[in-house]
Amino acid sequence: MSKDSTRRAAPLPLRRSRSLVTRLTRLNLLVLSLTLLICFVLIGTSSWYAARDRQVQAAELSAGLLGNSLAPMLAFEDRDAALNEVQAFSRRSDLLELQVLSASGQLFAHWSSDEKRPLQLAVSPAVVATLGTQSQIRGNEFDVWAPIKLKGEVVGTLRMRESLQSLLQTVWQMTLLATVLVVLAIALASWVLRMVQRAALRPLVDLAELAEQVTRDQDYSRRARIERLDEVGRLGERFNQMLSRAEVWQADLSQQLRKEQLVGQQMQQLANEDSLTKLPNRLFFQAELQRRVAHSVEHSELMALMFIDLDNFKTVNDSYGHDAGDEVLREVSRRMSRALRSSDVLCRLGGDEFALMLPALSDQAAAEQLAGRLIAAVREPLLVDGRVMPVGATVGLAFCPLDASDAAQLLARADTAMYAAKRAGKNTYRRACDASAA
Ligand SMILES: Nc1nc2c(ncn2[C@@H]2O[C@H](COP(=O)(O)OP(=O)(O)OP(=O)(O)O)[C@@H](O)[C@H]2O)c(=O)[nH]1
Repeated sequence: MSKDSTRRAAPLPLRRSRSLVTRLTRLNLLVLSLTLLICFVLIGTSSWYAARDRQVQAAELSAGLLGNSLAPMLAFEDRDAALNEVQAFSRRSDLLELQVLSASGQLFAHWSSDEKRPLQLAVSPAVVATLGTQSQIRGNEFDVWAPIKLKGEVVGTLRMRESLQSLLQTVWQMTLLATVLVVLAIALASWVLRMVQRAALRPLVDLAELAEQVTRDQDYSRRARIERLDEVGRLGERFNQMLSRAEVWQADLSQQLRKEQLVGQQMQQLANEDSLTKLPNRLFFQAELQRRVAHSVEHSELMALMFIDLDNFKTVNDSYGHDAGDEVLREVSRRMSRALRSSDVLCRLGGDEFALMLPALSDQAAAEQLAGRLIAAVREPLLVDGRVMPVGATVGLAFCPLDASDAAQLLARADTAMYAAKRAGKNTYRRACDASAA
């Protein structure tokens, strides 16, 4: 495929998608939500582990203190006092079980929130005596093993089992609260992002709307408002330059069109005009006669057609020259035109022949009177170069729809009547009905 054809390939029809503001807001929100979610998970998890470790450390500390209290009781084998001490300690809310073992590993005192649960010895007292305080987390519980020492000598072992349930519950509550806060924050961020992006993208959105308006109205006089010379501002500037050029092209095109229309009108006028007398010519007459006859017949409106032929015109030409003949034709045209109504149409058919259409006549007499006036006007002394031209006019008169109801027939009737008038001695008129009767 050539480079040119690639450039001219028709663009694929585009689906109208969401606005840029909406898309950017959604993308930003997605990124923000993902970031918050990751932070949320990381902070939540680390908080959970930190809180759990703190509870274990606190339990280890408590176990040490309790061991110190229990040490003399173990040394003097005072079980009752040890049991009292253990029970007093068992008020700790998360405590599940307490075991006090003697140095030989025998159970010395015991307390459990669940008596049915069997005793477990995950770490042996010997190991505790050697390694010191030990702790072990198992699911939602943890064990603390602490040596009980008196004057530096191990006299027993304390095992403490605690629940992490309330800590877990607190963490869940915090998580729930944080979730609500995060959702609220995202909702607020969504609104703020929309506002900010709408403000930031407004010049671009305005530019897109302007492009649509220009395309729709073909109005290239509009211009984009440039507020800043950033990328969008520069785009607007280039767009304005394109609009300016398009405006000039449009003005040139309109001017060219007007010129061509004028030339067309002039050509049409020339095609329908007699260049000598400036009267409508035969071409125009033929079309106009058809139209007027049809109108007359359709509306039963009386119209007349006069066929006018100048008398002795050949003599004018022969005696005074062709130019004198032309001047006679012009002057005769002017005289006859002056006698007409604005709706009457006088045409020069060629040579010394004229045709006159008289629409919307009140009666036949009006046309006959006009014929008389036209003959008289032509007979008025007509001077060319100081010499009187011996010219006159003979008229044949036919009426539509009385004498004929189609254009060709009406013209033939008027022509026949004109020849009848010529035979009758010229400088007169004859009606078609009289001519046919003669
Ligand atoms: N000056 C001039 N003469 C023209 C023009 N067109 C035709 N003619 C001449 O007009 C004359 C018309 O001749 P006719 O109508 O036959 O002669 P006429 O003397 O008028 O005859 P009647 O009608 O019987 O009186 C001819 O000599 C043509 O050569 C034109 O444009 N200018």
